[in-house]
Amino acid sequence: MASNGDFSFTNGGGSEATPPGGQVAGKILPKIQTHPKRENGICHDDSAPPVKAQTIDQLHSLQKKKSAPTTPITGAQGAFASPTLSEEERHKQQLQSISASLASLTRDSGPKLVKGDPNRKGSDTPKVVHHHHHFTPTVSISDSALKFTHVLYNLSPAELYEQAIKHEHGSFITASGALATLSGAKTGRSPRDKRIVRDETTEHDLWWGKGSPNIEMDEHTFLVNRERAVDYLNSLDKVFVNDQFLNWDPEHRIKVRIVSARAYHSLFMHNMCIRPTPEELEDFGTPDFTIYNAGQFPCNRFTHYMTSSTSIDINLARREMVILGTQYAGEMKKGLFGVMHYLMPKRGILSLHSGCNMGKDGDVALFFGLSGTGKTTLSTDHNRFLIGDDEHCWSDNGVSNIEGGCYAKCIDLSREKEPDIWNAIKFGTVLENVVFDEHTREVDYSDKSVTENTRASYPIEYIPNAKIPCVGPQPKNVILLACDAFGVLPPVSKLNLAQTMYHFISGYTALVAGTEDGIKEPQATFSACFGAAFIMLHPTKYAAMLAEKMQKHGATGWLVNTGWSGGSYGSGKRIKLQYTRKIIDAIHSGSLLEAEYVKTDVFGLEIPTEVPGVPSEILSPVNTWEDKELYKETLLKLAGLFRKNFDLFASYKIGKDDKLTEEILAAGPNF
Ligand SMILES: Nc1ncnc2c1ncn2[C@@H]1O[C@H](COP(=O)(O)OP(=O)(O)OP(=O)(O)O)[C@@H](O)[C@H]1O
Ligand SMILES: O=C([O-])CC(=O)C(=O)O
Ligand SMILES: [Ca+2]
Ligand SMILES: [Mn+2]
Repeated sequence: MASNGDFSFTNGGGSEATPPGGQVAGKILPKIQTHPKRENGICHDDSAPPVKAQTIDQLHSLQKKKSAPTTPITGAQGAFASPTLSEEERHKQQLQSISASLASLTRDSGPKLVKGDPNRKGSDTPKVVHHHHHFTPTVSISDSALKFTHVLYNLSPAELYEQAIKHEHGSFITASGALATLSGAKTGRSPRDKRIVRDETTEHDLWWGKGSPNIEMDEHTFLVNRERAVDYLNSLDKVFVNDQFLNWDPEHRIKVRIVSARAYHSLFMHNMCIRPTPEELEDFGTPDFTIYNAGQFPCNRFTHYMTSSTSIDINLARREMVILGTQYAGEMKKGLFGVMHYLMPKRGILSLHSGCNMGKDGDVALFFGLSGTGKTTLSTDHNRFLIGDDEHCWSDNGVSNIEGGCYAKCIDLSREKEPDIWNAIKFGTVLENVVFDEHTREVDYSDKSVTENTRASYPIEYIPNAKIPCVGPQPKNVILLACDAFGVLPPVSKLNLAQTMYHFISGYTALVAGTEDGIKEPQATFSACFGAAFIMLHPTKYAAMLAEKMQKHGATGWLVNTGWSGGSYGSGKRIKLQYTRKIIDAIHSGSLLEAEYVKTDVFGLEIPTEVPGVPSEILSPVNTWEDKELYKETLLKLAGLFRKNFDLFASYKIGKDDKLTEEILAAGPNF
């Protein structure tokens, strides 16, 4: 028996055992031929030539090749571009620009920036850039000025995946390749914590007071929060910086810089903003607008105006936005949208909370609607070109998407009903707050454990028939979507211009409040221009522009109820997506214009008697209600809510047209 000391794997346990091809006690055994020479002369040698590396580190260095040079050698223009600039010099200038963004406004120096990943040794020789104001400080240098902050600049999705998975809890790759993340305690926007600096300019330009989304703050408080965010970001080992564009209309493109602390935020904005080409990036220069996203860090409630630990602050004069106390990525997207709602109308361009697509013959449709009413679902249409799903500009050139990506709701997403969105959820897509199987990583889209507002953010080219560049000619149809949980609005009605304006200014939808069990009363929401949370000017300013453009280009308005039929929430049912799609098809094709119409009581809406593919009996809501009394009561209740809401706007003139203003006031419900 072998003792522990001379244990061996041989069956006999003794030294007489002979390993194959081995040598025992001086006796030489014949060598075993592993690759006998075949008769046909072919020798199957599977040994590859050896790698050209002496060490593991060298081997690893072979794996990655340097990205192609990103500076055009000639013909370049702009702040950074110069044919004589060395690559090193260009990098330095880029870092200097970022350093200026991240500089404290109170200290004379800092931060010290290094490009690259703090966790990656070797490869990058640190290029340190130190921000100096006007003089070099001699005393009062702070610890923050001594430390390094690494800048991860415009990383690729693959690099951001690695950062997220290595360093951010709750980041996983799903079975289809998307990056599943958690947005933290906040899983939706915080409109009550969004503030705009009120100064001499914005005091006059912006809409303040009752009904306005613009909650004021002063310049000083903004700077306090900005400093808090900048200090937080500079205290980290690394920050992510995205330099990107907004608006596909080249004449009105805006350069944005997003500084954030999470790979999730960087990938989200990579997807949502327009991605610059390497050449465009070299020419980037100074951004037109900068976001400081310090969402992991709360605001200080001792600071003036702060009513919670969340604060989203916009300073139009400084062209900056600060985020504290919320990691919900939609804040960045919609914060920039707010900025566009200020900048674009100043140039005579209408900014719109709408989806947009185009038919094969170039007919463009806009889809307005509040959150969850169907902008993304209905603009993503396999038979049409997608221009964008959420934010657009309408100018004399036509329409242009503001963004470079889509942000789809994914609660109850199904492959059958929304195949294009389903297939877009792949490598590169950010999946927020979804629940998945811990082993297979298959996502359960019906699971609301984290939130009902689960979302997918993907680049627009993930939709197969996206129209790139995302621009189109003048719109032909303006479709107003309302998800009417009261179930009294018709599935579709044709609107005249005054009615279109009335419903645009009202911005109605009714969703069901709360996600707890038990039947809840529908909750009417009125949000001017279908996006009161994002507009900056008085709603009548946008309305006047819309009326002018619709008139000029002969666009037709439609009201489509994507909500309930056959009763309110609880007794009725949501209109089948399949039917809504048929209705939308009939609008696009122009056939619905030719239909026969009847006018409804109270709202005075023109409803078609027939739509191909839709049961005719559902076209008039009263037909679908068993209890006709209850229908009438509910209809009047909703009409009352419309009237009460419109009081806010009753004393305003829409543009220069007195007649249109009167018509709009008369276009509301009559009862
Ligand atoms: N008849 C219907 N028409 C449209 N959408 C429907 C219908 N029935 C159910 N839905 C569902 O309603 C949701 C519509 O959400 P969608 O993402 O299109 O909203 P949105 O208007 O783009 O909102 P947001 O501005 O928040 O992105 C989808 O989940 C869709 O599947
Ligand atoms: O901004 C968001 O969080 C989602 C969205 O599109 C909206 O609410 O309109
Ligand atoms: Ca959407
Ligand atoms: Mn939206």
